[in-house]
Amino acid sequence: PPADMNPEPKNYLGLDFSTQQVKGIVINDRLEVTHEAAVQFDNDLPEYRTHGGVQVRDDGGIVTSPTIMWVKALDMLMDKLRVAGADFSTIAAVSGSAQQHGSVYWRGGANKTLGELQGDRFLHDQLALVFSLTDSPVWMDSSTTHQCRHLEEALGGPQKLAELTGSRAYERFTGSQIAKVYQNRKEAYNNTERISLVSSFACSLFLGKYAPIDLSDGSGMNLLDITTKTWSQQCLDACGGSLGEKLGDPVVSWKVVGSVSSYMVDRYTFSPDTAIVAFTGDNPASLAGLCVESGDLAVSLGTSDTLFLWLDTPRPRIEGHIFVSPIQEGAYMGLLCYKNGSLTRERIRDSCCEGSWDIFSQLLDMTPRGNFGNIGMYYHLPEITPGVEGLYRFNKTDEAVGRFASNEVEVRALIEGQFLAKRVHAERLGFATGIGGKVLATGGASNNKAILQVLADVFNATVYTLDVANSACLGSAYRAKHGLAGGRYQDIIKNQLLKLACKPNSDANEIYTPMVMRFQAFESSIVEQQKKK
Ligand SMILES: O=C(CO)[C@@H](O)[C@H](O)CF
Repeated sequence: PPADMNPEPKNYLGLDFSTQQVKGIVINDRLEVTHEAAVQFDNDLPEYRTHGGVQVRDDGGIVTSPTIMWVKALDMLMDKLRVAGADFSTIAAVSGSAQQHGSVYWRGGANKTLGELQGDRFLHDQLALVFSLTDSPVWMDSSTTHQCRHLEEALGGPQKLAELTGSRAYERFTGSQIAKVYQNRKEAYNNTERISLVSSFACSLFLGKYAPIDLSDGSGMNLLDITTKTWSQQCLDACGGSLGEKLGDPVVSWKVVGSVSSYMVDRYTFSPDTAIVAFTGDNPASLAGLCVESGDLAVSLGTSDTLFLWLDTPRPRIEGHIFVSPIQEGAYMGLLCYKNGSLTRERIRDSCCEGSWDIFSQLLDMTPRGNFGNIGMYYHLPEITPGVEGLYRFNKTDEAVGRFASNEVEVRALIEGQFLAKRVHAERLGFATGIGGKVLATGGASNNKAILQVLADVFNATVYTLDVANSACLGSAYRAKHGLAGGRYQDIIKNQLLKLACKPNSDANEIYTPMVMRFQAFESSIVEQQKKK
C-alpha cells in the first residue's frame, strides 16, 4: 500500500522544567507513556551547587537558578531519553511546561545564535554567553515587595490589578521581577533583546529562535490583560522601559509556534517537520494532565495543597489566581495554593492517631458528616489562602473553644475544615459547586478513601483519582497532540481512564451548604483579627 496508507506511528514528547528537575515523557497516539527520563539539577549538575534546583542569597529573600544549568540539563535529558529507547524520528509534536513566573534575559544577538546552533556541539557550550542576566529569578524569590506596592498603586490597588491581570501583585510574579532588574541592573536590562518565561525559554531551545509567551503562563506575570489577552500597557509602563517589545506578542497555548530546529534534527534525529506547540506554566499543564473539563475541579493533596478550577466566568480576587485557560478558547483556570496541606494532616495523625493513617481513617469514618456542628481551622504554618496563622476551633453554637471533646472530632474538623476552605475560596473565584462537575484528586492523600469521601461530600460531587505523578509533564505531552491535531481538548483525552473513588452521600448538600456559610463567617472574623495585630 502507498506509504501514506500506513502513516508512521505518531508519538508525542512532553517536557517539564520544574524547580528541581527537568523531566521528559514520550507518549503514543493512545496517550500511553512509552519512555520517560529526568535530570535532577542538584545531583546530575553538582557544578552549579544548587539546593532544590535554586541558589538562595540575602537570607532567603533572593532566589535564583543559573539559566545555563537548565540549558545543560536539556542535552542530558535528551541523551537519557535516547538511551531509554526513545526514537525522536517518530515524534510528531513537542510541547512542554515549566515553573511559573521565573524569567530569562536574552542578550542582543541571541536570536541569531539560537538559529545557528551546531548539532555536533553541546547547547550549553554554544549558549554560554547569550544571557544578559546569568541567574534567573524564580518563583521562590520574595525580594520585590517594593515593586509590588508600586505596581498596585499604579493600577489603582490590588483588587483593580487582580481584575485586570487575574492576580494582585505577588513578589514572585514576573512583572515585579522585571521591574527590579530595570531599576537595579539597568545596563543588563538595556542589553536585553528578549525576556522569556522559563516555559518560553525552554520552547526556544526546541524552536531555534525566540518562542512566544503563551497566554496561560503569561497570566502569571501581572502584565497580561486576561480579558483582551494582550499586554496591559499600564502594567508594562509600571515595570520597565520598552518592555512590550522585549516580551513579544503572546499566543494561545495550543498554537503550533513552528517546527523543530536544525540543531534538534541534526543531533537527535527529529524529523524536520516535527511541530513545536507553545510551552506553558506547570500549573496550567497540570490542569491539562489532570483532564479537567468544564465544571470540574482538581485538587492535588501534597505537601502543599493546590486547587485547579475550570472557570467559565471568573471573578478575580486578591486571593488566588486566574489564568487564561491553556486548553479551551474563552475559558479560564483558577489556581489556589495552601501551605498547610499534608504536613498539617500528618501533625493531627501523630497527635490524635498514634501516627497511624489506619486509625486516622477509622476515626474519620466513625464521626458523622457535619461533625456535630464543630468546625476547625488548622494553620500551623503561615497560610497563603487566607494570609493567617494559628489554630481555631468553633463548637456548634459558634463559640470559639480551645479544644474539641475527642480525637475523632479533631480529625474530622481538620479534614472538613481543609475542604470547606477550598469550597469557599473556589466559589469566590467563580466556581459553581454541585452542578454535576467532577472532582479529580491526586497527590499522596488521594490514596486515603476516608479523606476522599469527605471531599466528595463537601463538594457534593463524585471524586475520581488519577495517579499521574507528573501531571505537568503528561499534560505537556497531551497538549503536543492537541496543538497538532487542533479541535477540542476533550476529544484528545476522552479515553483517559479515571478511577471512580467515591460518590457524595445524599445528605451532603443539606449538611455542608450551611457549614460553608458558618466557615466563611469564622474565616472573615479571623482575617479581621489578624489585621488588627
Ligand atoms: O508559583 C507557583 C504558582 O503560582 C508555583 O506553583 C510554581 O509554578 C512552581 F514551579
